[in-house]
Amino acid sequence: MSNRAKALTIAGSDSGGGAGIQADLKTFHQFGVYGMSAITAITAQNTLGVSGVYPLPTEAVAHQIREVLLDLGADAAKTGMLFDAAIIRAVAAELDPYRNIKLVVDPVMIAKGGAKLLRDDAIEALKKDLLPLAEVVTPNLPEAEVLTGMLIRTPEHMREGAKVIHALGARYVMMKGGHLEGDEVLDILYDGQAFYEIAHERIQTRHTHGTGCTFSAALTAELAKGRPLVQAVETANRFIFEAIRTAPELGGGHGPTNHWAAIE
Ligand SMILES: Nc1ncnc2c1ncn2[C@@H]1O[C@H](COP(=O)(O)OP(=O)(O)OP(=O)(O)O)[C@@H](O)[C@H]1O
Ligand SMILES: Cc1ncc(COP(=O)(O)O)c(N)n1
Repeated sequence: MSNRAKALTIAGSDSGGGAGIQADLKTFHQFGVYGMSAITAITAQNTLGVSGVYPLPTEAVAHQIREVLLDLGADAAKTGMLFDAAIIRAVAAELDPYRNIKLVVDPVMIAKGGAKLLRDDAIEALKKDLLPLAEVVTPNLPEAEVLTGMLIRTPEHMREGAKVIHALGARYVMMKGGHLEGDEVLDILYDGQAFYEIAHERIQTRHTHGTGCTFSAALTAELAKGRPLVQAVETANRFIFEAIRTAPELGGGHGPTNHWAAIE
């Protein structure tokens, strides 16, 4: 047990279990990684949408991270829903001394149904305080638009946007193309010099709740195990494809993906 990889998720709780902390911990477990959590907010939600957001006090978030890292430590960490600027600054301050922990920043902003999971005035803190600490940032297209102020709707836009986001300080930018138009999904990884692209068919389904969380948790788990970044992205990509393809079809809206999906 002592050499099992460990990962920490700093995110919101999704009562429906498809996204947020719940998706992250289930995914860590599926990857054989010991999972730990710091909860930023409690949401009341199901597959039909988010109906309540109850943020925790900033100090409660900082305190959870501090206790975990002082004692258990982590090989990798990820952030999801952070809700406001004060929480972002506190998370950055707690993680700052631990530069050896590989950090995945999933810049969660808006839930599928439109509920705000990050306040507008927190974008600057995300860019200034958190992205410089990130090994990799994983925006979807709407999030990339907010981070860059650019219109990002095509693969060419994605490459241009990745350059702008890279300049904010993350070592790698993983642009997720789930929101692209058309039958193909294209994800683009940028390391500041070269683009690495993964294309695959689009699965026709409404069960895509938590795809971003589950993908970034899989990536975090692979980084915790010490995998090189490109390899970790490839494995996480295959996992989310399989998780969407075999979604358990729960609830009356956007159901969760299959967190028991096969790896590889
Ligand atoms: N319909 C789909 N078919 C195949 N792969 C998909 C589909 N939708 C998303 N993906 C994959 O899932 C991952 C997450 O992409 P997406 O752009 O949906 O993230 P997201 O918008 O942050 O997720 P969320 O919907 O949870 O907010 C990407 O690797 C993407 O390629
Ligand atoms: C607590 C929490 N974190 C993240 C998401 C985003 O997931 P999605 O965009 O799939 O709704 C969510 N709905 N809830």
